[in-house]
Amino acid sequence: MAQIIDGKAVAAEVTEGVKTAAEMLKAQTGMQPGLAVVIVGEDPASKVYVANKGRTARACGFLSVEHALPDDTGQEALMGLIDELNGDPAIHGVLVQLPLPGHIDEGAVIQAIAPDKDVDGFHFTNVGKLGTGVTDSAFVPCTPAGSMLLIESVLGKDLSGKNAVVVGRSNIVGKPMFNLLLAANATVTVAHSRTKDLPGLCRTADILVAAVGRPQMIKGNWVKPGATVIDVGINRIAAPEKGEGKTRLVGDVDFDDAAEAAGAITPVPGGVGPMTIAMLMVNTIVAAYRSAGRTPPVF
Ligand SMILES: Nc1nc2c(c(=O)[nH]1)N[C@@H](CN(C=O)c1ccc(C(=O)N[C@@H](CCC(=O)O)C(=O)O)cc1)CN2
Repeated sequence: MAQIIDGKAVAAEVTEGVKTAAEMLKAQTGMQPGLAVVIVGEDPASKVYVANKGRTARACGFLSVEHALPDDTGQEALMGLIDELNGDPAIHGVLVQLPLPGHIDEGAVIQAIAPDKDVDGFHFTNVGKLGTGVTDSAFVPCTPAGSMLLIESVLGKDLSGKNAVVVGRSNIVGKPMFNLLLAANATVTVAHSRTKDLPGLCRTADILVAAVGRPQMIKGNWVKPGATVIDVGINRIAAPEKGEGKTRLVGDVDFDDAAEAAGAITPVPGGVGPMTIAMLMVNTIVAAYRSAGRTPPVF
């Protein structure tokens, strides 16, 4: 049976480190890190994630500001708010919760965030830095950064000689994951819906990262014996066994089946998800240190 990678525990350690770093910054400069989160509309999952971000930010000692805008907010109003936050000296990190309502140009909104406050790491400047290996001044997207810490907790920092397969090519997870694994010296393949013989390719992976958004797609016989499996998927499915109309969360990996073959595996919930919020705290404290002209601690 595989080692279950406890994302909740690693995330708690990381946030504890962020809290200490925030106390140090305050003692040295009087500065309090500030995080602003903008949410547009009423998506229930997004509301939960935003509330968790605010709660964790406050627990780290940050100033936490939430802007909840109605579903019919226009592009201009949203851009105006981002402009304000970009210029606010009390705010070091700005994040717009995704997805945005369909009438808003998501790409334009992301590019409007000042790169040095882009704690999601989605701005072209940060994407370009990560892609060209300028990782010391880039903000790395939170979910891939958290996934890397979980991989490191099992395999260490140097992945030389390891084959990694990332299933999914999104800008938020698949592509940054590719860059991070490559920077750690893994040999990386990115698979997607048009990949031939996906099960066969997955079986070559010492590190298998699933980020496709398809519940329990990756089966045990797709997993190389002993592999490290990182499940980024968060899918809500019907759970009639819990009662009529009930649901439960599952990943993109068929956990029970894959755990038979894997050496180590993340659960859903309790794996990558909690790391996303912990790494947001890391990016925000780093932004605050940089704005104070101080060298941020390494997490
Ligand atoms: N601007 C952004 N929007 C979105 C991001 C992001 O990184 N930046 N990622 C996701 C949502 N997300 C954070 O925003 C997120 C998703 C899941 C979790 C999490 O802790 N999941 C738990 C389960 C939670 C539950 O019970 O529903 C887990 O996996 O254990 C945290 C953050 C999309 N949008």
